[in-house]
Amino acid sequence: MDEVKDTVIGALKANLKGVTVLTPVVENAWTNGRLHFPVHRVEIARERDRYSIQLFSLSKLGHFIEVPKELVDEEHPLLFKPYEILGLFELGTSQTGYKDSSDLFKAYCEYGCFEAIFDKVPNEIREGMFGISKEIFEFPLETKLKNISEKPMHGYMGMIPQLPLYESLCIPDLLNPQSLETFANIFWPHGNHHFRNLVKSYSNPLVELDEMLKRMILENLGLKNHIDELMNPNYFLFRFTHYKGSSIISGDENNKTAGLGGHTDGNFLTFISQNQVNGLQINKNGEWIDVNISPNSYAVLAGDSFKAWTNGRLHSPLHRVTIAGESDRLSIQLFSLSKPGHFIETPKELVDEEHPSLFKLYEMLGLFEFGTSQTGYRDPCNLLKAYCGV
Ligand SMILES: O=C(O)CCC(=O)C(=O)O
Ligand SMILES: [Fe+2]
Repeated sequence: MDEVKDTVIGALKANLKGVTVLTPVVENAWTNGRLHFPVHRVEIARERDRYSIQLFSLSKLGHFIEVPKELVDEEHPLLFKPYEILGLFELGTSQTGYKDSSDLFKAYCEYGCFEAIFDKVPNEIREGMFGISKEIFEFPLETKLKNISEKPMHGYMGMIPQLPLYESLCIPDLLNPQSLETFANIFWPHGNHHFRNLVKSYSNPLVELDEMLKRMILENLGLKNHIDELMNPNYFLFRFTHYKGSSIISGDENNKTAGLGGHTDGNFLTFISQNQVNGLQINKNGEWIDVNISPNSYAVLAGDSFKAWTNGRLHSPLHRVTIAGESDRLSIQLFSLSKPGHFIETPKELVDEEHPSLFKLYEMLGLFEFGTSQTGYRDPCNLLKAYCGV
């Protein structure tokens, strides 16, 4: 049974250093993950009873599900060990199988971060994204500087004396087609369909994952009825980030160079993927933990605004990037925010005598602005409290 537990889909695993892994989409084991079995549920919204009939095709008791060897090769390593369907059913109805979403929630409260194994973004799309990201950063600085915005954190960031390896470009308001077009035109003045399609194919499934996680978090807080408050003002920033590797930087553990200093994100959720060069670290109780993001996974971090909205229930982890070696690191971030002009306000259900209100009402862009100001810059680890702490 323990073996099944390790491999079964939908179950959560605490990986080595406490960062938890979530597989939100149930994969089909026999095809070695090629087919998807979607997570689904039934909601009853009317007074009328609902009857439904299901026909399930299974395999006989005692028969083991085993991936055909033709579906396993270097590019497709074996994902699931042989198991009996009844074993999987048993796990599904056990404590372990049932509590996955509350485990995920607990990890958000404690670590504020997961590694999400999520293969709804096909490998070739991810690879295409990193290919095009490399291309973009090879453009001359004067081209990249055209990615400007009057809003904080909405444009090019780089040429920062304290962070000489770091450079990042931003597509603001990702779901607005005009915004994607404007970004593409900086680099390809005659347009680039391939680029636009790549970005959409990469980000659409993550936008869905963002909603799924928010629903799950609200469910665990007993606040399902507040979902519109989170979803209606939804607004995304998309960043391509480049950390320059250098032969001067040795791979020695003690000689890592700051790629990006310690900070918390100001938004709700951040989805990070990388070319296979590690560097992201999460701080837990003063200790820096390496986050190794694999080719089909994303580090999903909770940001300060989720912490504020939940009146401190969720944790927004301090994180940084260190670079150790010659290889350039490319990472991609999808940040979920709320629209400019929308105020973050904790639902009253989360405030009581035991949980007094921790944060004043604020607008996310105000928090971003504060983060880029002199005062905010001096203490980037305590922005939320300094900006709107009660
Ligand atoms: O590059 C990364 O892995 C993380 C970047 C990051 O933390 C940020 O842009 O806020
Ligand atoms: Fe960050």
